Amino acid sequence: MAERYILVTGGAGFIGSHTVVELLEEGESVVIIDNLSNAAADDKGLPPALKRVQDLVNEKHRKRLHFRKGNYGDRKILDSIFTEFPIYAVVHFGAFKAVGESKQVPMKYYKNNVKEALSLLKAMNAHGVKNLIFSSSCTVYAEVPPEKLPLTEDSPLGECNCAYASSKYFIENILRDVTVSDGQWKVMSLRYFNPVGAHHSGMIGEDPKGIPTNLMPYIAQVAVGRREELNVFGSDYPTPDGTPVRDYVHVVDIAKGHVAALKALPAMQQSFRAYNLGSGVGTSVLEMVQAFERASGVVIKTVMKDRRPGD
Ligand SMILES: O=c1ccn([C@@H]2O[C@H](COP(=O)(O)OP(=O)(O)O[C@H]3O[C@H](CO)[C@@H](O)[C@H](O)[C@H]3O)[C@@H](O)[C@H]2O)c(=O)[nH]1
Repeated sequence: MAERYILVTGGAGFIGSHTVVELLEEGESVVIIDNLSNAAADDKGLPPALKRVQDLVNEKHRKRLHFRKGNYGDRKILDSIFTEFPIYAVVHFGAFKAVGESKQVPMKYYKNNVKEALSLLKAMNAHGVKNLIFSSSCTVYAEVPPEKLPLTEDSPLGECNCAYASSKYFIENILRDVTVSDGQWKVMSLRYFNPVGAHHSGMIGEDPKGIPTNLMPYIAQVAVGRREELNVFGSDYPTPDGTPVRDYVHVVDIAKGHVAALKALPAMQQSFRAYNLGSGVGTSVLEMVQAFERASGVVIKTVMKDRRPGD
């Protein structure tokens, strides 16, 4: 294969870092652009996740990994990356992801997710790079009655309940329009359900800044004694044990999904396709806690609370 690079926005993040490892191991060359908004940098300005990715992959792979610090919508940085590297495709993870917060400050999400994505698309177009894998979310789906579950790619979209979800929905629509206007574009939108877990090496995983809002990192922090107990938000749902059910999917499976999507791009019939990335299996909060206890041998103290608004 002639040398080609994959530009990964948000490549120092949870799903991004796992995907970069899979891409490197598949023989791809990677440029990461990341503003490190959710990761501390060391004294050389490198995010810890990236250093661990470097440690994880062998010398040969390491040479094919490059990092540029900045916002993924920053046209100057993008122009310099597109000029310096023969970019074949962009895998776009970069986004703000504090779901609760997106109800309070929607404009922040439209600016940081939608506006920056537009800037990225314009830069791609200007440099003739028209292959894109987009990080979407199961939250783009409208709520459906239980008999219409599981959600498929044809399930109704929209009526999002927070600005984060709306931003994903808006960007999907923009992408669809772009592919309609120019058939050279090949875009895959991957709608993730609940990504959890960590790389089997134990070197990269999920370690968000501040108090985690997601279930798995919260359980993990209780396990290591960083938090006292897990609040279980709601035990009166119409589920077998009353706690909410989600489709949890391993982050390395999600990462491999991106590699598969990239491989499938050239032969795509349509210019735009969306795919769900889930396991198809529902698991309740208490089942997750029990599974974690079985696997780790650590008891997770739980406290039953009221339903979390918006769940
Ligand atoms: O301390 C906690 C945290 C979560 N939960 C419950 O655990 C389940 C999963 O919650 P969470 O991990 O926050 O996931 P979701 O609310 O399903 O959010 C998903 O959907 C969001 C929008 O796509 C993504 O940004 C998230 O990363 C993704 O996990 C929900 O029922 C929560 O009520 C608790 O009981 N206690």
